[in-house]
Amino acid sequence: MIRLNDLKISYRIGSRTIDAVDGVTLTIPDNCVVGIAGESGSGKSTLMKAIYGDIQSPMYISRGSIDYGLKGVDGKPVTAGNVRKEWFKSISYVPQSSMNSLNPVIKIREQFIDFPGTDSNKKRVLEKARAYIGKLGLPPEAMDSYPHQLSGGMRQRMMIALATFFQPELIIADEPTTALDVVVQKDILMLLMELQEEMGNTILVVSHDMGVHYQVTHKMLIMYAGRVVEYGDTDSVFADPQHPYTRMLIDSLPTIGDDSMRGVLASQAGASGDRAYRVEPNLIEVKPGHFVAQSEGASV
Ligand SMILES: Nc1ncnc2c1ncn2[C@@H]1O[C@H](COP(=O)(O)OP(=O)(O)OP(=O)(O)O)[C@@H](O)[C@H]1O
Repeated sequence: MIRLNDLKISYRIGSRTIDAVDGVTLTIPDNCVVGIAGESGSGKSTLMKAIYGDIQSPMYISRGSIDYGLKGVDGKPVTAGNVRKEWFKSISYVPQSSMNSLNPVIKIREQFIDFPGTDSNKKRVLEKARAYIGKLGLPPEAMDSYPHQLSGGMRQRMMIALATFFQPELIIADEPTTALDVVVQKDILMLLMELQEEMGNTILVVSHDMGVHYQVTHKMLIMYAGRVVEYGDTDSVFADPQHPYTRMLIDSLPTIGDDSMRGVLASQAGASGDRAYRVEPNLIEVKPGHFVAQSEGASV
């Protein structure tokens, strides 16, 4: 179980400070797929990076803390201080574009053994990795390729293979399929979800696509202007959205037989239309496990 305690994450640009995430407090249970949606710039990626422990200037945690509730490979608790040592082993990240994460100048197989602790058993790790990528629908020879020799879909599949190979307890996927065509997108998401079911771990998945959230997530976290406006079981959030911004996201989903494709722009770009909300950081539990922030809606 991961607990975020009044987390505030900022960027310092010269004398200016941007509070990208402001006062997020929530608990993420184990063995669960949590979808994160929200308009562009609402702080989703910043929050994901902070949880992953990828905190680099100008970004910093200005308040609050993260309790990972995880044990590292050495059996010691994972903390904000040592989380980087746990990358790939206990916590991993599937980025939007695998091209930025797979090292372009080394062959894929080297990327599977480029971890502390695999020095002594490289051969065995490679054998296992070859078998593993096969299970994920990749040919064994892909291991001997450079990233640019694989198609975009194969690279993203490879990234998922790398991110799941050590069976981490937490996987963060930040818009893992946006760069891919629709059919490959679906395959990749299904793969991620099958692996989650098998491993029983937790996946946090950022997506602008509410249809994806509806299909694959157990819980939904809706962000707006650096704050969480709604958090709860996906069924409950979709059946009974409490916050006007959540309602707008859900209403913008095209329904079958709806020719007008109402608000597709909003569902895909996360645009908030002509409304702006002032959101309080505290969440109120409106139903068991379904939380909403108090906020005032105002026309821009
Ligand atoms: N490196 C950076 N330096 C300065 N400000 C940043 C940086 N990265 C993000 N921000 C700011 O932090 C805020 C949140 O950005 P973030 O990328 O987390 O939003 P997001 O919800 O993931 O957006 P998107 O859906 O467009 O990816 C925005 O105001 C953004 O401009």
